[in-house]
Amino acid sequence: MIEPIFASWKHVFKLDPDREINDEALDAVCMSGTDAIMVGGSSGVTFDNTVDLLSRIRRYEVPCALEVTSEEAAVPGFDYYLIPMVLNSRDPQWLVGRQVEAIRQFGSYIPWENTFAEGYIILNADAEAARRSDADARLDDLSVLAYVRLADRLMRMPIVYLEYSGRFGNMGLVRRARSLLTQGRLFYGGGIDSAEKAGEAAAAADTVIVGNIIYSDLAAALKTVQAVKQREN
Ligand SMILES: CC(C)=CCC/C(C)=C/CC/C(C)=C/CC/C(C)=C/CC/C(C)=C/CC/C(C)=C/CC/C(C)=C/COP(=O)(O)OP(=O)(O)O
Ligand SMILES: O=P(O)(O)OC[C@@H](O)CO
Ligand SMILES: [Mg+2]
Repeated sequence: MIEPIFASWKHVFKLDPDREINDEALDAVCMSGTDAIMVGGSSGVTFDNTVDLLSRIRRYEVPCALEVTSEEAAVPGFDYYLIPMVLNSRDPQWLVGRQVEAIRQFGSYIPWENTFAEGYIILNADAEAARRSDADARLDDLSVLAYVRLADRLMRMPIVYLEYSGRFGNMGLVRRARSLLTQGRLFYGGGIDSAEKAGEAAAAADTVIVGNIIYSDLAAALKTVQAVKQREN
């Protein structure tokens, strides 16, 4: 089997179409040396604000993936499509329900060879994504690791995403999760706001996602790229 391109991604910036970013900041993000830009957000993502952001990112060579969080915002023209499936949601609509509706709707327009499932395990109960998807985020470590094995061993998911959006997570747990994976790649995101935290996360996960800090401290966000790339894990 050919390895998917994201197997080489160590650092990814996540840009939210619902938030403002000026041209200078976008230039810095796209030219930072990050491996990819992921476009997505848990609320306020529309067709128009997604097209707008994509067209601005397309001035650069950096690969660009859409994390599809609503059917209305499934915009053509991205390099990759990542489909969140919230494994620890209490409501099956966020595990498979909305995805089935979207597959019915888009049918043969879905570029399957560039479309991948993300097995989300949301671990910050205060995150907007946890509220929206009704995630059971207060899991003990053994349960988290059981979800990781479920995603990797039973479901053969290509991406297992430990999501702490807005809060820096437990790197010991992230490291243990990664050590269990046999075929999937461990994505970690949440609360990375310095080179130091980026380095710690890079030592624990396969791929590190940096989001909110782009909007509050761009200089700190940019420093995370080198911190991740320097780290051998
Ligand atoms: C040609 C063409 C039209 C191409 C597109 C075809 C295509 C690939 C269609 C998509 C098919 C498909 C199966 C789509 C699924 C649609 C869908 C509704 C999926 C459900 C997504 C989901 C589970 C959402 C719940 C919320 C969640 C888990 C979001 C994940 C992302 C996330 C955590 C973002 C962080 O958000 P942020 O706003 O930054 O949060 P903070 O406030 O905490 O910072
Ligand atoms: O925004 P932050 O907290 O950096 O989290 C990144 C990403 O995992 C959000 O989906
Ligand atoms: Mg965010």
